[in-house]
Amino acid sequence: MPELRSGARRSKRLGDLQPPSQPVDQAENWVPPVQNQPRRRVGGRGRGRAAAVAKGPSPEVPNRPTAAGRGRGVRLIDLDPERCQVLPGAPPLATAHPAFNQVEVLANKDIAMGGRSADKIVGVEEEASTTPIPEKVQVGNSPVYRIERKLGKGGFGQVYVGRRESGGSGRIGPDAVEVALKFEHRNSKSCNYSPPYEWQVYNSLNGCYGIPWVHYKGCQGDFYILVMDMLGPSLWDVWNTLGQSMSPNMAACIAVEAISILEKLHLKGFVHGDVKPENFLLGQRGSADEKKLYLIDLGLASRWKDAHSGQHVDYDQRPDVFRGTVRYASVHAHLGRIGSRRDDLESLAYTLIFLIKGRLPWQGYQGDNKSFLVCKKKMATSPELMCCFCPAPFKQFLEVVTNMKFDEEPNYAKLISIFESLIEPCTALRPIRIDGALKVGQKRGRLVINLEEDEQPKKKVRLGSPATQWISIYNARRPMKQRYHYNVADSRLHQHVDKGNEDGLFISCVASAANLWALIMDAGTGFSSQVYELSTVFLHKDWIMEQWEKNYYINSIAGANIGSSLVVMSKGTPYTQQSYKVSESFPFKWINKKWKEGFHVTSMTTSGSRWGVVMSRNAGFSDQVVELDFLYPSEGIHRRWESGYRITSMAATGDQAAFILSIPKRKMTDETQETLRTSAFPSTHVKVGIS
Ligand SMILES: Nc1ncnc2c1ncn2[C@@H]1O[C@H](COP(=O)(O)OP(=O)(O)OP(=O)(O)O)[C@@H](O)[C@H]1O
Repeated sequence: MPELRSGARRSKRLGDLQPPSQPVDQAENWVPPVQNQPRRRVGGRGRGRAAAVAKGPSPEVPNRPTAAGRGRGVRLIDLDPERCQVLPGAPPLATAHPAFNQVEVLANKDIAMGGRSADKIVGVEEEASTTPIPEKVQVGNSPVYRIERKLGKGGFGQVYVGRRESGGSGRIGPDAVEVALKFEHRNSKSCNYSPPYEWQVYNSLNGCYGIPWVHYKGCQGDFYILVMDMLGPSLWDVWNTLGQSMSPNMAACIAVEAISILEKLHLKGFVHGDVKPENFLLGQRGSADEKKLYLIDLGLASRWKDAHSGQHVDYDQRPDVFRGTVRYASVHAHLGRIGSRRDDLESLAYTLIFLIKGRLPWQGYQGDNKSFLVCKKKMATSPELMCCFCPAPFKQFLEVVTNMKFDEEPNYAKLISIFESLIEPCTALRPIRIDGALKVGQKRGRLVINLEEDEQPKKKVRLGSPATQWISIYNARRPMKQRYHYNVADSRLHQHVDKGNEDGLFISCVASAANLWALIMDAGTGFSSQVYELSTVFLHKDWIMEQWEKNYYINSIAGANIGSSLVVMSKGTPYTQQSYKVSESFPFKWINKKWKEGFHVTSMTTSGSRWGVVMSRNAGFSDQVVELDFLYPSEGIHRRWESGYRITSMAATGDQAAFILSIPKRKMTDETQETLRTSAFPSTHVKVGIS
């Protein structure tokens, strides 16, 4: 079904884009000198400019055109304002083809028998680990503590036992005989000569259920020091002690108690951001709390709710930002989306499955693109496969939390009740205390099953299976003469273009699937002349440079899987400068850099796994964002639509689909846009849309 959105709001990042005086970048492709070309428009009936939306090819398209259709799938559509009630505008083309197939496992070191903990993306804290820890500590109004054995070390901090020099009573609290002291070097990335970020979070969360108490904090010598309740082993330690596995019964107790801890943390407006076995600690061995669960390490916590307005933070995606631990991170975290409550729950699901099975399907990847490969595998692994040998509630939990919306409020009681059947009714026999979970929906010491019978089944977003599709983007525009050709073989391309040109049409959009071409030609492009090249080289540099010299600018590109490409360049575009990049992965960093120089993405394509992105100055956009995903990013697109963005380019490899959404500089007259996903070129929809 098409998805419709309208309405526009102003962009927040307006004004971010400052073109510098010297934009030519040698590292990329040549950028022609700035030229202030007059904007010429071709007259005629259609004066709307066709939105240029590129396509993404697919390495294998199961819906191959039939022999009869191949090369003959030509449809001519002349849009006559007198006859047409519907205003279809340019139907640009796109295919997205996330085919999740085998992932080559490059190495299998991650799960060495000793049980190595998961890698966390943090800086290397050289100085912090070489500077000697003081022998005695006294910060704030704290008693004096003598430093004893090391309890643990993370990416930022080192944690030691501190024993009171004199006095003290009990095992926890401000007077405890022994405390845990977390040292962070003042040069550490999390400090940068000011108190660690984690301190701010503790200020808001101290006393929160399931979070260890911080009693004192202060600076001594080169270290920022937190004095907190000493806890016992982590779930990682317990898992190792139990022979690198854990009973589903114990994991279920952990599940319900962890959900209740996250609920309390979320209620305070925070998400943890790094849920994993290493960050869940039990109380001290031999103490009354030895079966009680705690969540530590608030260094990556962030607010999901604005402290002042109380509103949910805005959705955003920065594909170059990753925070967390690769093994347990949510797919949204991998993709650089702003953290929200669903992410903690997704990481908890991976934590639980890891504890039971002792392994997650994405362990073992190494190298620079480890995070990409892990994310791809997370998307491609079905809940059935991931939870085989786990009791059904774990799969159910995984399914619920991986299908949550960005700002959805988790139904914690319901999530807890999923595990009810696995919880030992006798309190004394439970391996983990579940006091918090019982309070969430208590009924005589049992977890209440709170399933609403009439609730609609939720649409599953993450299917874990391949999807091959055309994604077409339609803009509602004034009527204009337009025609499309699809399944066009190389040899037939010229005749269609020549015929179109004869009739006063120019190419506004090109795409490719199964090494055949699709093109939209229309009368409303505003171009004054056009050249194109079908080359066996992907984005043929010499030809493009030659045309740039003649003041043609790229307005549309398409790449075929076999490496050939179709580049269309025109005069009469609004562009004053252009640059393009070919890369093996989606070049977000480059795009981000060019945004700051005043360029915007104006066309995009792929060829196999290679991306080709064209950015232009004076593209008529005030702001631009990227939505990058392994599947069609429905939620992200809807959110951007609601904020006034419209899709202006798209492309996809066999793995990923990228959408560029922009806010036009000129006020939009509530331009409606819809996307359509079909398994083959949507010729029927196009016809229905215009008749
Ligand atoms: N209160 C505590 N009681 C006992 N041990 C603790 C306590 N806090 C932390 N630890 C131990 O110290 C280790 C490091 O602590 P923490 O995770 O807070 O540091 P970090 O540098 O922020 O770690 P990360 O790299 O995960 O961010 C923990 O894994 C745990 O083993």
